[in-house]
Amino acid sequence: MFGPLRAGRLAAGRGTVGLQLLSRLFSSLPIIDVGPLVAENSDLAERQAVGAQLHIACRDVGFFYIKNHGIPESTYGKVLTEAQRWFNLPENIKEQIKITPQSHYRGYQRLGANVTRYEGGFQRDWHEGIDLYKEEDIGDVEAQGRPASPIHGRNQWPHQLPSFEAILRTYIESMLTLSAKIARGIALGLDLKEDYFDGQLAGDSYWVTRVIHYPPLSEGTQHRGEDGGITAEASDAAQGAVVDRSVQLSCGEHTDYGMLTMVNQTPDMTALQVRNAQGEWVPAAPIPGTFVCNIGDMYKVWTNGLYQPTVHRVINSHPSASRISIPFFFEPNFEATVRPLPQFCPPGEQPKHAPVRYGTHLESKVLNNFEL
Ligand SMILES: N=C(N)NCCCC[C@H](N)C(=O)O
Ligand SMILES: O=C(O)CCC(=O)C(=O)O
Ligand SMILES: [Fe+2]
Repeated sequence: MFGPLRAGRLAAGRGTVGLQLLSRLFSSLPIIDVGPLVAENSDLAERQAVGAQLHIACRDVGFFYIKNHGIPESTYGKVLTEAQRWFNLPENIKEQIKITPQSHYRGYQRLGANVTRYEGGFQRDWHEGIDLYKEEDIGDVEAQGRPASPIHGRNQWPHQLPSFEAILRTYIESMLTLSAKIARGIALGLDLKEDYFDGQLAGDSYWVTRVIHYPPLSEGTQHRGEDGGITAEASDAAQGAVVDRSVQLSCGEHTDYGMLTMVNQTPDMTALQVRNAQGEWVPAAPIPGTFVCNIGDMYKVWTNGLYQPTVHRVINSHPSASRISIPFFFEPNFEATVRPLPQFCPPGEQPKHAPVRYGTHLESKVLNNFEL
């Protein structure tokens, strides 16, 4: 069943740019039951069937919901509640763990500190957050003969709320295990060995968790006069297809840097939007019991452009309610070299993307993300 048919299926999206655009004219995001990827005792054929759905979603949309992921509400719900409690603390308390170069870009970013850059434009985001990464001691990195990065180090955990760290660690551990299983499904969908991304590529994922609080965008207007008088009307205009880069959004349009992002968000608020090939913004409304997932820049390189990381942004247009989202970013190993796989490169043609060391790609983003 997975012989020539599969080869044909993979090749299908590889044609002209026009064909690719046609296939990315989605108006909703697929929902994928990942139960067989999570279960201990599923058959390879069942996992391949999920892989086939992941393949279509990654090729044609770049975003999808996962259901039957096995993470209990007690894990993903509790972390949202704790985050809201922590963000309610006074600013001077939150600043105790603020991001600096000395903190290895880990910790608290105040409202407006994050500048999202994309294709030469930039956007000051209207959110505050806590950035947590895989932890490594610089001494250990150097002992392994690897170059120390400005990002390497330990996290600043939100210690002012003593219960928060354990809840976050449980969440991170669950999401890391889950995302590695989804990545195995994506490998199957690409006709690769199931464990293709384990080991040197992503077996020691340089994961990131960002705990984000988006106050209503309208509350930002009082601050906006200072940097150029951005109005609520302008913010409404931003809902259209043409993006005015001077307009302030909750999070500016961008693609994610790594492999797979899984978003845990406040229920009943629609704020995340995904751009299709026509430039329309498709809402990624929360669906109870699911995570919104999207692929990042690295699958674009591996598949030589067959998979594209989809542009997205966040607008909290609610008049008074805060939104929390806690994306978990499953990334390659810091030292992984990501290069187009030969089966995605037509013979005799130059690959579309040069090899990239993931850590270098991450550094180039993170070191330019903040006005500290
Ligand atoms: N490590 C990863 N994948 N991080 C992705 C975050 C991208 C969003 C961010 N607002 C930005 O400034 O681009
Ligand atoms: O808050 C969200 O729903 C998504 C945030 C996001 O796109 C990001 O942090 O990369
Ligand atoms: Fe994102």
